[in-house]
Amino acid sequence: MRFRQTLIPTLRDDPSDAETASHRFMVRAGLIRQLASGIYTYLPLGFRVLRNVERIVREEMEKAGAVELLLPALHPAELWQESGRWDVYGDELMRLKDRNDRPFALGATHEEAITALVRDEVKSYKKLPLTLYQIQTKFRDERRPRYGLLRGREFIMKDAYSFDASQEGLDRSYTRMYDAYSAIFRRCGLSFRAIEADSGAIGGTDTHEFMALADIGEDTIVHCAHCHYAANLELAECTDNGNAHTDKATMTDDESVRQGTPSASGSRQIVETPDVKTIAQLTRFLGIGADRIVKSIALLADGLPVVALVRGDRELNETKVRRLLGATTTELMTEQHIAEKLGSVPGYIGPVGLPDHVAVIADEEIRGMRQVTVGANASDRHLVGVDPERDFRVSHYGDLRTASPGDRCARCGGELRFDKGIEVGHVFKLGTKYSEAMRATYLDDTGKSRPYIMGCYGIGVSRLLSAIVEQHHDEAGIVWPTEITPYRVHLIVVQNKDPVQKELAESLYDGLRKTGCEVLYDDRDDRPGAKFADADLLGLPLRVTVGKRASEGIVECKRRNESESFELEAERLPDFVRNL
Ligand SMILES: O=C(C[C@@H]1CCCCN1)Cn1cnc2cc(Cl)c(F)cc2c1=O
Ligand SMILES: [Mg+2]
Repeated sequence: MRFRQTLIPTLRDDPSDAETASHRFMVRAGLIRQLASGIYTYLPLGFRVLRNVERIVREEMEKAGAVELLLPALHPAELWQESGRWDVYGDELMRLKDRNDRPFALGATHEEAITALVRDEVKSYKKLPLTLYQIQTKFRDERRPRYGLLRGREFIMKDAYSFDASQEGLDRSYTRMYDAYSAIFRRCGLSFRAIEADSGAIGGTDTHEFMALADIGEDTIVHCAHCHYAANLELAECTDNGNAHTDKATMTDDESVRQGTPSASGSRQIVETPDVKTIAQLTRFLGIGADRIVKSIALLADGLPVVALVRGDRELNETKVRRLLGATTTELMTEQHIAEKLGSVPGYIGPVGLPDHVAVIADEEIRGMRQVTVGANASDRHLVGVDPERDFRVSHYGDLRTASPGDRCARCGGELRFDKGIEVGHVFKLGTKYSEAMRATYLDDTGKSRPYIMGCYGIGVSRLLSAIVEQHHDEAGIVWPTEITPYRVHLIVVQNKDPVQKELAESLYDGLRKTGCEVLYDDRDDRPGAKFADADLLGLPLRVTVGKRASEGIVECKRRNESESFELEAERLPDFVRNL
């Protein structure tokens, strides 16, 4: 492809709204341009990379036995009403009316559409298992689109859906997709981890996220240095790290006297703590460690009042609260809720003396604690010398805290490591959640009608481009992995006006293309320096320069991921490139 013929509007300076390397370089290298917030054009170079990624996805989906189709992006509201999700998703689901004022949604995902199709077309167990997939534009009206293609409002997803007649069948479909994802991300040159994840509103049982390792990633990956345990921080398991507080052994009498609390078996007392609301203030005011305090967080779980307890130096994990209670949503109580439902005051909430209809749940670490300090459910007051089992009831104990550095692996006791990641894939075992909701059934071998057992599997294809650039760039620009680079060779002629250089460059361009090599030929009249800078920015694997030694039939070559260049006889180039 000749530079003059295509459209690669490179920029010398960083765009002001780009906060991450991939966003900066993808705009500067002329791969994407923003049409509106979270909505992007793929320019010719960006589109070639997109098609290369899609080619890899299709090849691996094919190997995994999945069949490609294309579902509509425009869904009648009735479909989403059938599954009950029309009202579950709020502003994020983009909705519109057609000319007859009938409500539609722009597809944010396609469980409903695919289940309706299979319900109509697949009636017998003989047609199962079946895994269908598409590569389709999705629409989600994100509150804060950011980082270019990383979080867009219109984006490209490969979404696959498997239909099985048994749990074992789903396990097989899931494993095949899981393995296909590993192959896809490996071929895209990504360093990634598959981690245990939370299935969120979509429901289902097992689910794994595929995380591309990147410091700007929004997710935190917890993984063990010794065993294979790896999970999203939102549900990574915690243990008591073998150092559970068994207070009888730790609190000496003189220590308890100093802290103004009665000795180990003392009764609780109210302490005036004027305007002491946070854990930090409380530790200073009482001169005690945060691990001697029990923090009470007031929540509404599916609208019901809950007070969750964690040690003062821990963070409550709301995903774990939802899982413990089997709740779909949790939200922090407002000051008004705290007054009305708990009869308490923000900053002074505690588990002692709460109304009976309030469920109190506690992290496992609370179980062994004694003589702790808690809010007194009254302004400017705390209770000291409180014993969990003696002074308040806990309806459920569970692993409710967020893992933190220094915690040990819940599986093997090894050291936990924390990394940031970009979610590029997510696979779910859905079970019958959608097929039951939409009465999508097949007749089994006894003639009995049963709901399909489903799985769903997503890859953020457009997001993948950004994740790859995040992992493959240097200070000068992008460094494309060979399987997805938009072109293989970046051919530069130093002096366009020099007939010898021009002639050799033209013949090389033709020669390379004849061997099927994809060449981007910079035949512009620009200064050599500008051409070299663009070559670094665009990141093609091999730069070939036709310059002053053209008269001797010699060209200069340089790999993008190497600093040294080397010389080569021009006629050997086609062979050399073939073996790149
Ligand atoms: O998309 C999934 C699950 C899987 C992921 C793999 C491919 C198939 N879907 C989860 N999810 C996320 N955000 C959403 C946003 C909106 Cl506005 C919506 F209406 C629905 C969803 C939604 O369902
Ligand atoms: Mg996810």
